[in-house]
Amino acid sequence: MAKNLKQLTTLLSDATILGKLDQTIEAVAHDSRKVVPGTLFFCLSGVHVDGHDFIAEAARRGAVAVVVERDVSDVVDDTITIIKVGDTRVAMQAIVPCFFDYPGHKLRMIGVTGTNGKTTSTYLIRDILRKAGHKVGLIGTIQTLIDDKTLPIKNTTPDVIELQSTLAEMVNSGMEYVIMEVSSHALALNRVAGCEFDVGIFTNMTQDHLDFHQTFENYIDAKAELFRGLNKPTNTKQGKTAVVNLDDNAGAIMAQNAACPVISYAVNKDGVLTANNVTIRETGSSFQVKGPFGTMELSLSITGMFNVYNVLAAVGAALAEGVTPEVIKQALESFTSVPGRFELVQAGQPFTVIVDYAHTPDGLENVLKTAKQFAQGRIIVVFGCGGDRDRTKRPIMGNLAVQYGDVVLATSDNPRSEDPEKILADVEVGIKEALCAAKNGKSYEVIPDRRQAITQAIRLAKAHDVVLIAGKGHETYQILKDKTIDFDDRQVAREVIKEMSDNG
Ligand SMILES: CC(=O)N[C@H]1[C@@H](OP(=O)(O)OP(=O)(O)OC[C@H]2O[C@@H](n3ccc(=O)[nH]c3=O)[C@H](O)[C@@H]2O)O[C@H](CO)[C@@H](O)[C@@H]1O[C@H](C)C(=O)N[C@@H](C)C(=O)N[C@H](CCC(=O)O)C(=O)O
Ligand SMILES: Nc1ncnc2c1ncn2[C@@H]1O[C@H](COP(=O)(O)OP(=O)(O)OP(=O)(O)O)[C@@H](O)[C@H]1O
Ligand SMILES: N[C@H](CCC[C@H](N)C(=O)O)C(=O)O
Ligand SMILES: [Mg+2]
Repeated sequence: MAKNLKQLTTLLSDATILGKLDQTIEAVAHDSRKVVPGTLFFCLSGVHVDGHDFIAEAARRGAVAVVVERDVSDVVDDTITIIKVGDTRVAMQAIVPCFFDYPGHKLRMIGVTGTNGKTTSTYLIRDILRKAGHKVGLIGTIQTLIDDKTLPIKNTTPDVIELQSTLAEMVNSGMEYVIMEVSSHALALNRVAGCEFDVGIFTNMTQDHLDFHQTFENYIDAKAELFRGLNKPTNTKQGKTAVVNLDDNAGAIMAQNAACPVISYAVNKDGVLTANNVTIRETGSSFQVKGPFGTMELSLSITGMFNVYNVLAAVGAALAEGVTPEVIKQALESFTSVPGRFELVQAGQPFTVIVDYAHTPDGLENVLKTAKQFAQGRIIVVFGCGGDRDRTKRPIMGNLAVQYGDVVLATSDNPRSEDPEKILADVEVGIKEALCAAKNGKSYEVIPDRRQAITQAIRLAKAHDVVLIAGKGHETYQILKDKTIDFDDRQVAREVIKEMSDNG
């Protein structure tokens, strides 16, 4: 991937250069801790720290050139080339895809955006495309997959350097497709610079991330960027499709932003794809999908009305890419589950335990509604809200837990830098409000320690009850102020059930 620095700087329109240009760049980095000899280091001013403060460290590790927004000649000696620009993020977004030889132009790229359902839809599409014989990569919340090889991931959508290097690895490994979650943060911060999406999917739009976007309008507009990108004059590939959920009000906005063919889907309205005769069970669902191909009868291992929408999105993407309805049906019917999404914990107990990643009001409401559809006993909900994230969703989630649950156990979910008790106080506002409006027989407890909360839920559960442990899904950690500890809801639930049955 080595490139000549002079060639890379031709991509910048506003650069002032001090130092040698005719040299080879072996690597790119914006994190000084990742600098190796021959690196071009981008100094980004961040939310927490300013990358310009790490120039000396980058130089010590072997950076040969730095891209900066301010004068740093007093910090570096004249062996390091200084490239001064107006905005280092914009410079990084221009240079990095070129450094990696534009891998996003060599893969067919399917991007999924929306508040909920991104991870689930990407997994469904991956299985369909693989069944159709394609080599597929995936990037999202749980992990990166290159065929069957897994790589760890920090963000749902990685920053431009990690993303472009991963895409380049996918190209080198012979992948034809990448299916990726495109978060609103990634769109707003243009982490997807250099990606050319061929299919853009919109799942839904409900409250989340207002800490970052400030207003719902900004949040919608960030998501719409994925669809605007489908018809850029600079695009290099043919055949773009937008797949949008018309039951969501923002679906029409996404479709308007995409000047390309649209495959709409809906359950409550007319769409190119619709679902009918839906039956929801604890361990699966069945329904018909109607589309231009006729009717497809599906009997699936995944459940919940929300998953009917995820399936419609996946069918839309697969049709856009020319997969036959027969292959789509086969793949969907052999699809088992996504880790931590409505995952049943079965350890011999006489009640149902579900671990789910619902961490937004809409996600929590959907999963509770689904549990209510088949629960024969009470619903016991264990949930919390993340620290350093949208605070306004906390009382709403507290309220919903009481509306749909019988016993509510509010607990911690990655408090991060915040005081767990304060987060829970925000949640409790909504719990109390809903309790006032509720009939009777509902109760709640605030138990900050998540293991204790899960233990209490399992202690209270009787035969036929449903225990829903929401918020962390596949996560195997709890992020506290000063450290991250191992924590897996599924494992903890299994351990507690075993302890209780061992103790009679
Ligand atoms: C708001 C946001 O997206 N922040 C991201 C941003 O952080 P930042 O601007 O605060 O960076 P910073 O930590 O202040 O550091 C500034 C610069 O100094 C550099 N640095 C820092 C330390 C050092 O020793 N040396 C050094 O060079 C950093 O590499 C960086 O270039 O840049 C960092 C590096 O790329 C990201 O890790 C960080 O994401 C944080 C971890 C995050 O949690 N983001 C969440 C909110 C997020 O993006 N979530 C979405 C949402 C998914 C969904 O839909 O639910 C996602 O896509 O994951
Ligand atoms: N289509 C959907 N509509 C509403 N809720 C959904 C939908 N699909 C899944 N959910 C709920 O949201 C949770 C998260 O689902 P999933 O991981 O697929 O979403 P995501 O968009 O990838 O989330 P994240 O923003 O964290 O990456 C699930 O555990 C489920 O409770
Ligand atoms: N992608 C989401 C995940 C939230 C998961 C929940 N467990 C939390 O930590 O709030 C976010 O970063 O907001
Ligand atoms: Mg996800």
